[in-house]
Amino acid sequence: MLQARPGLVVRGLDVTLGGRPVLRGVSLDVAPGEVVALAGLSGSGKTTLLRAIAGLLPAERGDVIATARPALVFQQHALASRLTARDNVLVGALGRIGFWRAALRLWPRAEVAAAEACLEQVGLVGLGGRRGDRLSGGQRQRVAIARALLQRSAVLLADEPVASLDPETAEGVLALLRDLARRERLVVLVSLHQPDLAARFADRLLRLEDGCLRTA
Ligand SMILES: Nc1ncnc2c1ncn2[C@@H]1O[C@H](COP(=O)(O)OP(=O)(O)OP(=O)(O)O)[C@@H](O)[C@H]1O
Repeated sequence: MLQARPGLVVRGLDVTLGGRPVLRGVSLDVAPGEVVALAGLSGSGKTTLLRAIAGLLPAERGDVIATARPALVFQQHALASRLTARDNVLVGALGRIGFWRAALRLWPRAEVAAAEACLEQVGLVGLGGRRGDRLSGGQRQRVAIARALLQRSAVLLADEPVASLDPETAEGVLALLRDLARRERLVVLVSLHQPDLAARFADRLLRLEDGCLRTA
């Protein structure tokens, strides 16, 4: 039996999709305040690993122990284009206020204030009222991070959060994730295609090869 300890611990994770093993015996540890980058060729299993850690995919075998239910920043932001940045962030509070109140946008005042605070944390003061489809790619990515922050999880997973961004904006988003990890003592596990960015912004780099994890 694994003991709960601060941060994120994954042991011997096997995931099979469509009858094919996609992750094989993956084990890793991420400490609070640490940023770990996950690299690997397309199809090596990065998204599958993040989704399995987040509990969105069942594992055949293995354990995931985290100090909190992980919040996942999805690939391609997954924002609602017709909702404002603020309402997109408020989706992060769904677990606390329930689906129907959220669907009717009956957000408690405290949650609206918290959403504004999260927007401020990601450098989007004053943009809360702007619709998702009127934000730039970098701004949308920041909204997606703010939404994950509003979940108030100590474990933040991000799936290629800078894939569609220009180099300068990508650096800004990764610097933000690193600062949040340090300031809030968050566990941050982020999949990245760019080794240069991983080397600059992550404390450690792990590489997935064919569903198996190697220390890069
Ligand atoms: N629902 C599914 N059913 C069957 N196979 C799947 C499913 N989802 C993903 N796969 C397969 O699992 C493998 C890993 O996919 P995954 O999306 O985790 O890779 P990735 O490393 O994130 O790739 P990319 O860098 O292109 O996003 C791939 O071979 C993919 O085809």
